[in-house]
Amino acid sequence: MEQLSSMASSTADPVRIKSSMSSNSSQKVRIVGKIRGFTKEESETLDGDSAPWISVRKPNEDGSSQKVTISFGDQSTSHRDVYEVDYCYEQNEDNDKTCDSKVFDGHNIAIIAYGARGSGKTYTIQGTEEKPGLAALAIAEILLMAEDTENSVAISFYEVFQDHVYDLLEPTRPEVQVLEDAQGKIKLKGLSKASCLEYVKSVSEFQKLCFIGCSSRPAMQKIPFEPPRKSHKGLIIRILSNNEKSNAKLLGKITFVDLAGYEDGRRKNCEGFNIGESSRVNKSLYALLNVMYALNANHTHLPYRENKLTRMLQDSFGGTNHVLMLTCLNPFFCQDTIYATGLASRSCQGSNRVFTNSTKKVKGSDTIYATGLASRSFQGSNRVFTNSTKKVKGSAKPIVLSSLTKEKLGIVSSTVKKSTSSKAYFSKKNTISLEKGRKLFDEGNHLSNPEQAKSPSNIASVMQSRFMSDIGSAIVPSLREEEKFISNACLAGVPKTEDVPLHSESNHSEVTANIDSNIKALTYLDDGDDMDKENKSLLMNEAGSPPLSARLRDLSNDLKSLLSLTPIQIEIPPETDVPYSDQVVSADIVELKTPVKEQHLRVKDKWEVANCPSETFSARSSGFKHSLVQDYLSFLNTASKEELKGLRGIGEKRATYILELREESPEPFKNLDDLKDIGLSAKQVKGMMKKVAGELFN
Ligand SMILES: Nc1ncnc2c1ncn2[C@@H]1O[C@H](COP(=O)(O)OP(=O)(O)OP(=O)(O)O)[C@@H](O)[C@H]1O
Repeated sequence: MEQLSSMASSTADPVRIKSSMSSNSSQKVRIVGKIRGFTKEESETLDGDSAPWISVRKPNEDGSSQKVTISFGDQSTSHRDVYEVDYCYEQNEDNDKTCDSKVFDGHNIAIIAYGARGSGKTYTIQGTEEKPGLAALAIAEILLMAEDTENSVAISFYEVFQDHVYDLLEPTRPEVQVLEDAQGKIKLKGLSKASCLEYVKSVSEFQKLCFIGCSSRPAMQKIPFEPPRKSHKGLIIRILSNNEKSNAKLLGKITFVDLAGYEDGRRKNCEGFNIGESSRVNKSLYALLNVMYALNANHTHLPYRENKLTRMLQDSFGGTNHVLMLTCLNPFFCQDTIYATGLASRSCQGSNRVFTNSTKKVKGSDTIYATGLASRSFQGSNRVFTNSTKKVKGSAKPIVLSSLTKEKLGIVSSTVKKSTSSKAYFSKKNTISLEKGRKLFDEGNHLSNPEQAKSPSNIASVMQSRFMSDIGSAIVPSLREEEKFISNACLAGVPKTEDVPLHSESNHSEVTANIDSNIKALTYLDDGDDMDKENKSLLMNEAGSPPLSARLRDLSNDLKSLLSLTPIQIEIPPETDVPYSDQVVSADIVELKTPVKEQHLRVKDKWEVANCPSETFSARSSGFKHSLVQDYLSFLNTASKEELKGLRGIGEKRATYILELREESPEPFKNLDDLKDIGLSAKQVKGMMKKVAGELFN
């Protein structure tokens, strides 16, 4: 086992993160990594000498770094991406050592398992019969406590599939309505609550009820087997307790969420997965991460409304509630794990990080998507990148239309449509209540009342003492700072609990920040593809991609200038044994004999080594063709919907679909074959290119 755990080793290597945020006591969402253990089969086939794929660097004892960092790939490579998280569990740390739960007096907690497919999310939340997951461990504790107290415990179990919510405790799986009452509280209409004492008398019954779909509930026994589908699953455990002192009813709630796996939609599509399903899942994951980011960055706007999942979890976020996001990591190379970690890390802390971006050099990984996605998600925070490659810049373009807004709001990816909606307002009242909520949480550290916390009649207190002493330290068992966090979190709820009314779920407020000015950046001209309009739109958005026609004109000019060149003007480098890639072009030589247009040519370029005009011409023409195709692809990867719609062969439907694909992957089109995803064959595109090129010479 020693050998196995070394596959995902902890290391104290110096990494390329230049500064890290100190732990923030007001942080609402903890982002914690968890490296999946090996399955039996994997253990058997493992090569003991394999280098670890995941490397975890713990905080320095000297206090110079307080964050945990995760990196992937060849650890001997000096350039690799590093992702900050609050903590990371090693592969050999099992569920019982991993995590706790805590129910506060009238406070909510959410434990969310997130990660790529097969990264161990279900194992972490649900577990197996032999190794119960976190939800089962929590229920075991709760059942024990419920025996001693008169508190009532109820569970609900739901599934979010394709933006619809279904009740999993009912055999007919009725749809649940996510509604908001006049006070802005979320109501899950139609979601059943099963009394734990009545239906769940043991952990195994609980597992059967929730995860296998049968139980002593007569109705549940009739549920036919359903194949698993790509959905999020949530378990809500509600605990209603009496506070003896105030005689108030306190409702605590733990929510466990087993998220659907994050995966790159475009790639999976190629492998026969349903892209629509993947796309919806990813959208909801982005929405969730955006909320977490906004919470940790103390944004006034918390974008719950973006997605059904975030709306459902709204009452577990914000105020004095706490969220633990367990980012599950595949122990073997998995590109989606890199993406997922990048996104989670971004949500970890809001701002002010300086990264050296060297993804390009991460060995053995397809870094393009990772860099793109990670850099895209880093945009919202005030991070400074060094060594930003062309790819990084390019990958940021798809969301450049709304990048100003996103930068402000720290958004991973969202539809432009949203941004055009609301006229901004900022409610002072809401701000105050938000601030009050935060203050309450911060002050909780000092106001704790141990007596009250130990009140035997209060299940929350019992939970607190039990969980805290047993598995309670588990959000981060081995890290002092984390223990402090948990204890602060628990105690934060104690002082004023007598005032907490039933259903005092949180003081979450949705405040819309003023984004009006930024929305202007999203405004595009109406249909029409004439150059003037395009160029105007380009001016409106300096960071945007140049209009295709402008690029085509440049290329056409290049080609025309080539036609006007005389053969003797082309400099042919002397023959040499040194490979082209190693040669350095001397600007001096080129300048003497080559026309200005040629100065930027690299030795590698075919036409420069051509030894006759016709070869030069054909080399240059194919270069032109290639360049045209690249521009076309880059246009598809970056243009606005209006621009896309105006492009030959695209139209409204394809434009919408392209935008959807771009939400999945920052650069969905890398070659003509990729256009199959939008129903265009390479032949069709080449035909279009021909027409475009032809028109230029008319
Ligand atoms: N800590 C662990 N030790 C041993 N095996 C594990 C561990 N975690 C997960 N596994 C195994 O790895 C496989 C994948 O785990 P799991 O189904 O939990 O992943 P997942 O992230 O939920 O996948 P999906 O996204 O497809 O739902 C399962 O066979 C599971 O039993």
